[in-house]
Amino acid sequence: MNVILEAKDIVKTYGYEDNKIYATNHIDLQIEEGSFVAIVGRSGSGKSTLLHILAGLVKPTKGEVYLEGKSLYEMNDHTLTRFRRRRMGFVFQFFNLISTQNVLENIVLPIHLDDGEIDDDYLNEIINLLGLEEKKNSFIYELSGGQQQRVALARALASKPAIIFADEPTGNLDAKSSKEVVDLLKIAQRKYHETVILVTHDQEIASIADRVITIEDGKIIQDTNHI
Ligand SMILES: Nc1ncnc2c1ncn2[C@@H]1O[C@H](COP(=O)(O)OP(=O)(O)OP(=O)(O)O)[C@@H](O)[C@H]1O
Repeated sequence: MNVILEAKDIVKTYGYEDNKIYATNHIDLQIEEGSFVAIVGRSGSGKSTLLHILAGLVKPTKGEVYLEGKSLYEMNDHTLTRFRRRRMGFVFQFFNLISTQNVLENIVLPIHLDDGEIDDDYLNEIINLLGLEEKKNSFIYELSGGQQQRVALARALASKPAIIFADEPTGNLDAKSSKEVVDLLKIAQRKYHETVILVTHDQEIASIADRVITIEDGKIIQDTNHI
């Protein structure tokens, strides 16, 4: 299997001297293409910091991240933003959708921002897959939380990214919608050979991953394969 994402000696500190915190403390990590990886750990253990560093959103104090062999933090901001739009999809706890736009506009936004071409057949396929065909023209505020997260997932998939980063994507959903969203992430992995990295504090959600990485005090304390 190919390694799609590699993190080398990732350190992120906040504060100075006596107040210095190691949010990530010398983390090395390799993620295989097409795998579904859960990052788990207690509140404050460093999960979100690690995910944001892997996704090019927070620059580490030390270390480097390579996606498809390209070093994220050697890129300038403009290049990194474009690379992120093209090669990464994001699903966050608070959906991050634009409420004054309809479902379809939200889904294609990253492609528009990148002046990319829309593959209509593929777009319709994911809209159907995510059960959004009847909601295409609805505004975001007209949707339930579960539906909003399905829009976020459609948006993440629309640009056919190399990898999807999901940070507590079920944190704001009830049990039924949570299961739906996690099942859909799993389907995205299988059907489109997506690599998925999911941060969660919920062990049950983590149990559907192929690999579970446990973080404590900014360090990997366990790394278990489930396949
Ligand atoms: N912007 C920041 N400024 C200062 N400290 C921060 C910042 N972001 C995170 N931290 C600290 O870094 C540590 C790791 O935080 P992080 O949010 O990564 O943990 P987490 O495991 O994702 O927690 P949670 O499950 O509660 O979201 C914590 O001690 C946190 O207080």
